Amino acid sequence: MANVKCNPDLVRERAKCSFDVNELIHLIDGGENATKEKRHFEETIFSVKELQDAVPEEYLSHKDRYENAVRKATILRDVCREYMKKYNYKPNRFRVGHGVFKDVSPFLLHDGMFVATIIGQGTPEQQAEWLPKAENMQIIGTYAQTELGHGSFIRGLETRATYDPKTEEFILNNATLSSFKWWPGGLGSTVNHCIVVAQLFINGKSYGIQPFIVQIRDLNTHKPLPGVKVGEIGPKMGFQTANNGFLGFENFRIPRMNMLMKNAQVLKDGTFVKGMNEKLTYGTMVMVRVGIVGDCSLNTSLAATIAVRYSAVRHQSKIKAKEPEVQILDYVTQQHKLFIAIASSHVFRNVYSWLSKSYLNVMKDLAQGKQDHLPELHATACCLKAVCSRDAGSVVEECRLACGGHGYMTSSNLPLVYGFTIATVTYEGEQTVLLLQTARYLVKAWLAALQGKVLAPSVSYLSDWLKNDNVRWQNTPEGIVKGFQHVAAGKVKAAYDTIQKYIKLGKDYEDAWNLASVQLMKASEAHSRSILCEVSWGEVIRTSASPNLLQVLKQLAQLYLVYWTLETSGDFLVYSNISKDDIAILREKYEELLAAIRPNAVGLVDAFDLRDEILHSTLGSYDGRVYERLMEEALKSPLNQESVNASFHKYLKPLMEKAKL
Ligand SMILES: CCCCC/C=C\C/C=C\C/C=C\CCC(=O)SCCNC(=O)CCNC(=O)[C@H](O)C(C)(C)COP(=O)(O)OP(=O)(O)OC[C@H]1O[C@@H](n2cnc3c(N)ncnc32)[C@H](O)[C@@H]1OP(=O)(O)O
Ligand SMILES: Cc1cc2nc3c(=O)[nH]c(=O)nc-3n(C[C@H](O)[C@H](O)[C@H](O)COP(=O)(O)OP(=O)(O)OC[C@H]3O[C@@H](n4cnc5c(N)ncnc54)[C@H](O)[C@@H]3O)c2cc1C
Repeated sequence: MANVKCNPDLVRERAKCSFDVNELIHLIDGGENATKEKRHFEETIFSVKELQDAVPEEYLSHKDRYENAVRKATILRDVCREYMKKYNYKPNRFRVGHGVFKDVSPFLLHDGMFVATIIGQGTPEQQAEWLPKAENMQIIGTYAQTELGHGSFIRGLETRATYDPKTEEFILNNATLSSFKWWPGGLGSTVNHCIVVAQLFINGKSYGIQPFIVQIRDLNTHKPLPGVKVGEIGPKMGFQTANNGFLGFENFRIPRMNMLMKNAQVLKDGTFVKGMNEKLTYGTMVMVRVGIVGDCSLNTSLAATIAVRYSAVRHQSKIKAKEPEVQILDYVTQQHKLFIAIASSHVFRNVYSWLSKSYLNVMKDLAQGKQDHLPELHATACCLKAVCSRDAGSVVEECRLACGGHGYMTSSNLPLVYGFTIATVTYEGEQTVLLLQTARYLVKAWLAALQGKVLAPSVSYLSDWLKNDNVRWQNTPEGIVKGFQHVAAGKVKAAYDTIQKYIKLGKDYEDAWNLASVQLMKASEAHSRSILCEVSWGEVIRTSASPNLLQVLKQLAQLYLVYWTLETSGDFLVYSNISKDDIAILREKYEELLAAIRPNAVGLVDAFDLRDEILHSTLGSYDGRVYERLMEEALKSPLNQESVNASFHKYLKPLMEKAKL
């Protein structure tokens, strides 16, 4: 990229960067070798001509766009397969996927959830049967859980799997419209198999929801099998190429062994054998929630790169009347909008890495029959997924708005990035629903703290606070982290007390919970923020890097801490010993941090190492040829391929002529 002829503002920005951009790239990637491998892989993918679109896909019809996405998905699969064989390298398909599809792959659910569920929910025999076929794409699948009537409350799913011991089969039925599966990616026209999550019935008795692997289309003709009604749900706000679909069954039979039986089992005679913990059936969702935190980091870095580079190139208005128009990046308000995006991406990445380790540890424990840490993992993954996805959505939108009118152009790619980022707030567990799951855990932890029990590490601050809630405020990163814990503890206590108050007034527990649920949700958010602050600050101070880079990383991590303290200063005034003077000091600190980060802003986004082919943005390309690219892309509009459009003769001219009469 170094030889590209760049916009002079970007050249100047890069020259004043105080740290080694390559060092940060390697740190993010996990080492110099990892960067080399990543770049070689991406070079290979983006040099495949057939993966490049001649016409921007936004000009295609819904159907053509889908077909083009499937075409590219199959080529990408082949190229990746060859690459993996040749280099023994497991590539990050999600990252290049943004480049290849701009939106999302119709195979997203195959990779993200179908294969993962076979691994997580299948017995060794079931894995041996389906995993090789799924991994080499002999079968293509999705994860079909959500229905028209139920997404959040999965115990309420209506699809039925009734066991017939005579034939040793399950009979699948969707008797009501609300029971139709609705949303699964790839279901519309791509997949031939599904994990169907359905209510198990044996001898008229319900045994809760279980996962079944079901073939829904003929492997040769791709026609829906008899008894299967399947189709696509139509255009959405984003995810246009994900091919989300609907599905219903009528007396559709599948063999007994198609129930994934790693946890619970149905024996030949219809005996139901309970698993170690029925919530293990929800395992794929926990895994994907963890993954989404990592995805939030990538999505945020895409938007930050586009908006920061554009802000370095764009000049508008003046700070001083007699001086030239300034780069908009010099406006402190612009820095306020953008630097939190850079900082958030690093925070999400560090927290993702921490959460993934916890996830893997719990999986190891579960394999040995130990489930003590599962509730903590579930609670942590729920609130982090909810808060990171919501933050990522807000930050991406702020980056888009920070690009003014041009941020509204599809060719900036910011609307598309916003579309797939904001979807993460809803899918894999709607944010409020997940925050309330964490709140259940927090309330239990609070009760345990009141009883003097030892708490799990992520909530041990509740006991500390109970012992001493009168800690002197300190304007240091460690002091701020403590402050976030005080806010979280104070909110958990307040929510708990509110529940107790309603119970004393005669409400039953569930009604009291609902009445206190705004507070519970906020307590859960505060808990999540305290984890984000504690973990990210802890990761940064443990990072081994050159002094120059470490200084910048600390500035970003502090910016995140101070930004969120100021954003939620009302909470700090209520729940901690912060004073108005401390807030004034933090405001000053915030301004200092913005000024300190300013010279490194372009270097910092360069260090996300996102190729132009992944960014897909007229505003964010490495060379900063913003206006040239905007014009080049505009000229690709089909309306610009003719000097006079037929609508002139058909409608406009008659209209004008009528007006003359
Ligand atoms: C790998 C890289 C990935 C990168 C990421 C990028 C892309 C990802 C790829 C694909 C994603 C694309 C599209 C998304 C696809 C989907 O959206 S699939 C559908 C997802 N659906 C949901 O997430 C549904 C959300 N709802 C639920 O999870 C549950 O209904 C609920 C809200 C958790 C409630 O369940 P319920 O059975 O009613 O439980 P209840 O509230 O009664 O709680 C009972 C106890 O169970 C505990 N618990 C609940 N869930 C879990 C769990 N997963 N694990 C462990 N424990 C759990 C809960 O804490 C309660 O415990 P108590 O001790 O009783 O308090
Ligand atoms: C882009 C996209 C892709 C998806 N892909 C898939 C897929 O591949 N497979 C699949 O199975 N599903 C998929 N889904 C579905 C997704 O998982 C659900 O939409 C999601 O879990 C939310 O459920 P819901 O739509 O029923 O929302 P609802 O639960 O109806 O939410 C509506 C409102 O009700 C509130 N609410 C609901 N329950 C409670 C409660 N207990 N307490 C307080 N408030 C509550 C919510 O907070 C929200 O404000 C996808 C969705 C999207 C948007």
